Amino acid sequence: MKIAILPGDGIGTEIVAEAVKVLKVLDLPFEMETAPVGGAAYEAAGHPLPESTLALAKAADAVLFGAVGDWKYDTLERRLRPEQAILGLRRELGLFANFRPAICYPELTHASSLKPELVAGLDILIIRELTGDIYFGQPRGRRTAVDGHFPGAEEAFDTMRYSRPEIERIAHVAFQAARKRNRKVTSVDKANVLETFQFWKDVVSEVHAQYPDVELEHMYVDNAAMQLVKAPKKFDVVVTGNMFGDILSDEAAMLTGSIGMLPSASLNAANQGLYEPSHGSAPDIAGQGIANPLATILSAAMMLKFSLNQPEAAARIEAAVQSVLSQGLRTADIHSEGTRKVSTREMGDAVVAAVTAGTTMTKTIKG
Ligand SMILES: NC(=O)c1ccc[n+]([C@@H]2O[C@H](COP(=O)([O-])OP(=O)(O)OC[C@H]3O[C@@H](n4cnc5c(N)ncnc54)[C@H](O)[C@@H]3O)[C@@H](O)[C@H]2O)c1
Ligand SMILES: CC(C)[C@H](C(=O)O)[C@@H](O)C(=O)O
Ligand SMILES: [Mg+2]
Repeated sequence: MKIAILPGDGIGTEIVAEAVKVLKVLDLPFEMETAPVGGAAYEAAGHPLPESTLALAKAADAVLFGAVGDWKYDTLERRLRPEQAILGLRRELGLFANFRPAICYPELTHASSLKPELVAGLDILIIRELTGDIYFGQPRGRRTAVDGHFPGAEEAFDTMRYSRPEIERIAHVAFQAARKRNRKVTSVDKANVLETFQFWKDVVSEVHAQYPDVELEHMYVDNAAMQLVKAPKKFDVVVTGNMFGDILSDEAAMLTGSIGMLPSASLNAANQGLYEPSHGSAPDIAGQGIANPLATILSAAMMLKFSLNQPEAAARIEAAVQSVLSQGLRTADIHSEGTRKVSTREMGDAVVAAVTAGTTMTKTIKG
């Protein structure tokens, strides 16, 4: 088995180094090969997703990805910006199903942005469609407006679109995940305004007919954003489009204590996957050794479970994360009085030690 390791930019290199350390200590029969991506690849090879990196990702059984981006690339033409690398990987590998589990560990209820009682026991799964929507819809560009409020003015446009098969397959993923959890799916849309999301709602309802044992509710995205901070435990599986999923998952991250706690898995139809934390390259803290590596380490656990058929190894990592938290170790983003502030590397070392020692699992990512 082969894992492509793509650290990327900013804190990407720091957090992936810790996840690689954890993977190595498991002593499993896979090899890891590292390649540049994002701004690092642009600097080295003139393109954020060089052909050799893409070829490695395609040939690998799974990809472990850090993060890409830096403000210094904002003036580059769009196709050369670091973010195009992750969008290109998602498109080229057909990674349409993005799982972003938001779990509030018992030790972190006080680190959450919400009151502890609202998040104690929180365990929701956001399933974000990842290869469609306004992110990938064509046409897009700039032109002279022929109508609207300012005809003749320069304007920019993107296209929001979803086809029936795209909605059907992500709906199946959501209902099947719900069956492994609490049998409830909330489909988030903006059907009151957008044709694309009226269609989304209709198709999700049709697919639901095949899952009578799963409860389906529809919710507008603005209300969903509110309910997430009002009563997040009412959700089980949330399924939504690419852009709404991007926004809602960052919001959900803060219920768990920090975006540094939110892992993700992006899968294609063949169960090949790319695993990455849900956050970005955090240029504001890059190079300081203070980033939280746990989202990346938990993403590596998801990789072992979903793509590499190593559920026991995944459980060992999840248990180790729980263990370091109960030991009171915290990176700066989740630190509070009475806990011990540690660096990125110290946190990685502690997870390695806990994996080696072996601990009992109490919390696992389901679905
Ligand atoms: N998949 C990806 O590679 C990905 C995802 C999101 C953003 N980005 C890119 O990252 C760059 C920065 O974007 P941004 O600042 O909007 O989002 P970001 O997620 O990088 O950072 C947002 C905030 O969260 C903090 N943060 C993020 N990860 C953290 C961690 N592991 N530990 C502690 N704190 C953490 C940062 O310090 C920052 O204050 C941009 O170029 C953006 O396009 C890339
Ligand atoms: C970097 C960017 C393209 C990406 C997205 O918008 O999907 C990021 O925000 C994410 O959540 O993975
Ligand atoms: Mg995002």
